[in-house]
Amino acid sequence: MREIRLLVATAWRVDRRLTLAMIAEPLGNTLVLMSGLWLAMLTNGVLQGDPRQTAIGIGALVIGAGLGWQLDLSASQWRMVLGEKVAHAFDTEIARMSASLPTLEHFDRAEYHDQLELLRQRQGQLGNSMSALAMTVKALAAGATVLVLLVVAHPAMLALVLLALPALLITKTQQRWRAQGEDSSALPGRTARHLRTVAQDRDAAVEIRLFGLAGDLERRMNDLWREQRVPIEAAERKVAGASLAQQLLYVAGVIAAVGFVLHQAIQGRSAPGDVVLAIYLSQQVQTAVIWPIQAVTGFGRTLHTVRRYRWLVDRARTATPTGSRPAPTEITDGIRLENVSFRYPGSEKWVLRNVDLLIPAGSALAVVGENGAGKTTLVKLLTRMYEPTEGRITVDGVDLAELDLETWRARLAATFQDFARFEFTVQHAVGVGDLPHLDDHEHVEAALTRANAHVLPQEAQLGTSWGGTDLSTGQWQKLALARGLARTPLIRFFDEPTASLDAFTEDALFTGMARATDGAHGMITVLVTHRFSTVRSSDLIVVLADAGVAELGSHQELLARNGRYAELYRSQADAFA
Ligand SMILES: Nc1ncnc2c1ncn2[C@@H]1O[C@H](COP(=O)(O)OP(=O)(O)OP(=O)(O)O)[C@@H](O)[C@H]1O
Repeated sequence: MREIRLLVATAWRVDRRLTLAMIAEPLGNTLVLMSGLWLAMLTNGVLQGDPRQTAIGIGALVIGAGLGWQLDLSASQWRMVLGEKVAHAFDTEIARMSASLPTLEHFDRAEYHDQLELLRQRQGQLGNSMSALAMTVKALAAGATVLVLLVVAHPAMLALVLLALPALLITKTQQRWRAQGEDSSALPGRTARHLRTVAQDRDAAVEIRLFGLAGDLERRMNDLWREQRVPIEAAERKVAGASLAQQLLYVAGVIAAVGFVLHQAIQGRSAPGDVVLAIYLSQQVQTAVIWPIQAVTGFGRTLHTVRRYRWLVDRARTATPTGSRPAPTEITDGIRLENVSFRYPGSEKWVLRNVDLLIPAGSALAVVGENGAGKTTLVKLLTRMYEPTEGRITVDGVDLAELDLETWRARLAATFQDFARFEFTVQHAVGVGDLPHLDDHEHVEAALTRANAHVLPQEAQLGTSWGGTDLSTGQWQKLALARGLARTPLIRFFDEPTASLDAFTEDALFTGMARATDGAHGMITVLVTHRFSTVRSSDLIVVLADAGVAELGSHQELLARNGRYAELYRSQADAFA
């Protein structure tokens, strides 16, 4: 019921007039179906020499059937238009909800991927859902009309209705088989989709060619396709067998029922019009009994998809509470990790364990450590892409979890190694880093200058598929850097922001630009890098290892300690000497 409410509410929001017009189709169809009655009246009128009955029969046939047919036809076209509008509403809503889940936790959950994959596969059904609902109402109205006409023809013809019972059972079972088939095809379907994306992915293109992976990818995709089809085809075979049995049973019933009314007429126990009605109904009974059941079943399948959609809606609504306290506009003391432990959802491994760390206001912190040490994870915790599994992170003593997530994120700016390639104009690709200034030419110009990222004029379109220009990885990265510099934040993150740039450029960027606003509002800069030449100029360096803080101090202090940092620093210095 909640699903139907959601459907109607969506359609109503999208187009009230068309939603109301959905009533016209069942109405029109009912009028057309009533023709059997007028036909019977006309037959009786003619045979009994009753001009009044004959005239009513003819008039009702012409007006009722004509009007009904026209209503049915027009409304079915309106239904298609409404279906397209509802599909668009669902598509945009799914994209919006997926993008606005507050944290990244859902990406680590297989359940989310499976649900979303099935939702994507069946997205067309969502668009047709309103149509399916209207068709179901139409089918039910048709069923009810034919039932009434069956009674009029001869109450014994109602025996046909009994055939609906096994049909109902069969269609219910069919629905379950189909759902089971779909569910067990979700994982191979998702994997195949991933491979298709990889095969067409620009970043993977070089390795695919170099390692000659095209054939291997094709084989994997074919295997997965077969694996995905097996449960679906098995379910469809069972469904087809059951449908055939149902049809045979049904046809036998129709023959018996019409034969019975004919027999009654021969015996003089029914009017000739009843025979006409019974023959007319023999064409319609299929519609009356099977169609509503199939429509309801088909609609049930649509509801299955709507249920998945609702799952996403609920998920988006109940996702991590974001806190309500407005984020501060300056940092006076610092950011503190208090006994913070973290492991990714579904993982047993602690990435960080009992970490205590103070990042003083106005400081530049460098985070170093070997691959997988947890540097990016630390950034994700500070940006609240994830919440700590244990412990808390505070800003000037206030738990981050208490802060309103949106305002907190508005105080952050970041540039990541895995940056997004927004194929907009240069102006917008950088401007999205500070939405209120999206179209502010001067503002974006300043960010481009700071990042030394004047790769193209600001109005130039990016991306060849839009008739624009493509950029080298380094140029894309510079734009990402400019985007990260567009906003004046409380914390500025650089997570290996310059992997595609040379060490000299990174050092110049970090020391020259990022720290240019040092101290303003207690702004903190967090730099994650493997380049120790850049790290040197930070106020504070934290070395992560074994899920914790291995060393902490300034460059000089850590060198003097002669520990892990000194070792890593010297090995890099030697390598570049
Ligand atoms: N989404 C995830 N789910 C499960 N484990 C993850 C996830 N992301 C990262 N990890 C694991 O967490 C650990 C820390 O990863 P993180 O990306 O923070 O390392 P890093 O220090 O930034 O490494 P690198 O220098 O290679 O970028 C790694 O062992 C990684 O496998």
